[in-house]
Amino acid sequence: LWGYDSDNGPARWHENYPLAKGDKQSPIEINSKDVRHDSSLAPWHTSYDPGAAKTILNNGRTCRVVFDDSFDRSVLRGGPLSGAYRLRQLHLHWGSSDDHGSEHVIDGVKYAAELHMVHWNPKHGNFAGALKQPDGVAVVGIFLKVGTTPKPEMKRILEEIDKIKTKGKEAPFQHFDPSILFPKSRDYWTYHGSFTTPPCEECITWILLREPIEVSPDQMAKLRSLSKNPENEPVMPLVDNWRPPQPVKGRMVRASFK
Ligand SMILES: NS(=O)(=O)c1ccc(O)c(NC(=O)NCCCCO)c1
Ligand SMILES: [Zn+2]
Repeated sequence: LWGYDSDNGPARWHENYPLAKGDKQSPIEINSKDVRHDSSLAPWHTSYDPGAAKTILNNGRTCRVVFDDSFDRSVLRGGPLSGAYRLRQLHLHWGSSDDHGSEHVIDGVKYAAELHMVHWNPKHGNFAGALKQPDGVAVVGIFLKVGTTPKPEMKRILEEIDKIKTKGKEAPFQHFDPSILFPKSRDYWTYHGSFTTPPCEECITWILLREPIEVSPDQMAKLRSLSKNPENEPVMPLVDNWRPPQPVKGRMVRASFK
């Protein structure tokens, strides 16, 4: 099945997932010169219930935290969105070294990792229904850079890594409010795009935070210690699970800031 290796990676996804060659694909490279400041863009807000966090898992392609999205319990509002979008899961993409790993690239800068908080629009009934709508899903993207003053909140996710070392491992992950991961600034870019993994549906309003958060070198090492394989198979480091930037095809990228 699809993955990030040469025989099943991003360049070949379109063979089984035709949407991958669409004209609203993600990620993209953001060039500040092509971005348009939109003063009508509202600030975005979240109200997350820490009790909605359920489990953390290694699905062989990423490390994912899953939340209870059976009602409007943890929601994202505002920004380019209309209505409240329910938080469903968060996951990360990262590289084999600190100089790359993010999916979106900002003025040529690749970050060490990129965290995605995935929300869906309940007006479409359920997540599967939301995938078929242009306003179905909203993902908040946060860039991670390696530094010396790591965010203590990242610790919580990375402490659990030891319990989900191999593919298929899942552990309880409760009492966690992901809004503690947000940087100080609420500045963001927004554009319309897709899932960065197959089937690559073009149903995502991307909200990318301008200010990266810091993680420590050993926190990155911990992330890279995850294995793509199940426990009874050879360790295959789960790294470089990022899709490269896709053609912008004339799309407008708006900034909430000047
Ligand atoms: N990167 S994204 O556009 O924010 C994104 C948001 C929500 C998703 O569900 C996926 N896809 C996903 O998690 N696939 C990996 C394992 C699937 C099990 O085989 C990607
Ligand atoms: Zn993602």
